[in-house]
Amino acid sequence: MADYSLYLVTGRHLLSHGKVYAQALEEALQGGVTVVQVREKDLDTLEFLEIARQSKALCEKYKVPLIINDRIDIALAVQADGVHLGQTDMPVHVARSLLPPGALIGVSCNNVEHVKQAVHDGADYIGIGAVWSTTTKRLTSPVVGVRGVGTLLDALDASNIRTVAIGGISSSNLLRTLHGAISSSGRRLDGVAVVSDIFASPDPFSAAKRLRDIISLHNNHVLQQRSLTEVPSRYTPDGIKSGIINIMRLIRESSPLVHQITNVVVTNQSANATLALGASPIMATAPEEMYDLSRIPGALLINFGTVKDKEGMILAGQFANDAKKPVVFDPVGVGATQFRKTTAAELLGTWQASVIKGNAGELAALAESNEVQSKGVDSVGSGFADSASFVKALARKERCIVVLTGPTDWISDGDIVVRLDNGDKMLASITGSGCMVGTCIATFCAGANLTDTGDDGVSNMFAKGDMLLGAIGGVVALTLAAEAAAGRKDVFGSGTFLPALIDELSRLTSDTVRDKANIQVL
Ligand SMILES: Nc1ncnc2c1ncn2[C@@H]1O[C@H](COP(=O)(O)OP(=O)(O)OP(=O)(O)O)[C@@H](O)[C@H]1O
Ligand SMILES: Cc1ncsc1CCO
Repeated sequence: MADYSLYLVTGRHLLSHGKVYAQALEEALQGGVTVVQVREKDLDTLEFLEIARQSKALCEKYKVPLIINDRIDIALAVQADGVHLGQTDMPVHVARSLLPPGALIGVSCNNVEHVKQAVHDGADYIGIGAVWSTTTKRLTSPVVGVRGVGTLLDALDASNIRTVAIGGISSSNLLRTLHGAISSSGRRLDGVAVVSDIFASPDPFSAAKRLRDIISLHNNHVLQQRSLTEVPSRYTPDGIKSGIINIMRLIRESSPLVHQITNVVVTNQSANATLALGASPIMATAPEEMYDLSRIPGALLINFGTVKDKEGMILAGQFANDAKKPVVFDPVGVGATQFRKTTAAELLGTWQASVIKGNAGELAALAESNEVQSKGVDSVGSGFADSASFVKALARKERCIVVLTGPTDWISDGDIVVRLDNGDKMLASITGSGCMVGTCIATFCAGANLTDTGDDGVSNMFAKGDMLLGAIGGVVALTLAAEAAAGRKDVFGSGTFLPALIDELSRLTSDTVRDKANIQVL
């Protein structure tokens, strides 16, 4: 069985200045490439044949299968191990009839129909793409995106066809690709096909080795997760309370930076809520400043209530992932307009969120469910029939912690579900209470990020620390502060409730968390 984990696509036109084809290929093989496909679109047959011969000799030396793109005659001439076919190339059954038994046949797939057809035709593997936008090949089909690859993997059913993702994959997005490209049943990619990141590099050995190391890191993480069968003891209600109290202390001691790209309605109250918890807010939106901000410890909140700063949101999330800083995503009103839906898909396709928070209408829209409707930024009706199952499924799909807000709040990491029953109906009478929950979650995730524990959390490859605890802490803090504010004699309505809420966030004590937090672990 071929090892598809690091599949190199070559092409002479890609070579870095001064590099010779055979030398570049050998360096890539030494760096750990496991399959080689030769793709030459503009070469005469004689030149192609020569390149294929050189590739065959090297692949044999390193015991790696050689695949030829499109040209069955060349594959036969050099006794390659197989061919790779595009949608407009030779059909699989014709290629199969021409090639020797056991030849590997791969097909490029861009949509569910392509995938089903390739399975039906008996292809050995499929190349799903383009997963990222790429300059190597002029794209004639839409970019699939990391989450889109997961949807195509769903279409494979029980077939044992192998899969690689292709298109714009490099060491900077590989981890995100491997982590995010997963079907709803947990099926993952067998490998990734890489083109310019290796073959256009002046140092193909190091480029391939860097990719191999990321693949190993990801595989180890998957293995570790599989071996975890029991819910860690810190996820009992008392364990969670102790964890929250510890994070509260860390926030007050270290005052981490909470970078927020948020909407114009709530900017001021969110910055004040951050200060009240003891952290340091910065509301910054310009793409030019995202790198610098990502270097400072803390967390990032991306709330697209008044979607305007998309470029900044994209860069901020990518830099935060690189720095292993938590990314909290609040897709405000995502069900309200098509623009919000496509923007959410683009953002989630680019970076990995640590926590996604929304009300029932927002999360239904994100999950493409019709069970709950929304009107603008508000959820309509009484929510999901089974909120616990909903959050758990969405957390698995999005590979992160999901927080569903409402009179009861539901939080899941895809394994356990936590139900929180604190808060006050006054919260529904002010604007942006959901946005403040997002801010509190980001602040607690910044605190959790300081602890660097929680190695078994689903998002820890992209954010250090226990993001489940961070998400729970943020909701508990805001809802307990709301209870205290609503009970005050100087609060007469929503106008006086908001400043009282900020006061009570700053006055929150460990005793209140211990005595009043209403936490159930399901
Ligand atoms: N009736 C209620 N009783 C108790 N708590 C509530 C109630 N309604 C909302 N909350 C709390 O208010 C917080 C915000 O949740 P909500 O679902 O109202 O957000 P939202 O709809 O996104 O708000 P907004 O759009 O104003 O930002 C949650 O933590 C939730 O616990
Ligand atoms: C009212 C409103 N509109 C866009 S964002 C926002 C804040 C509450 O979500």
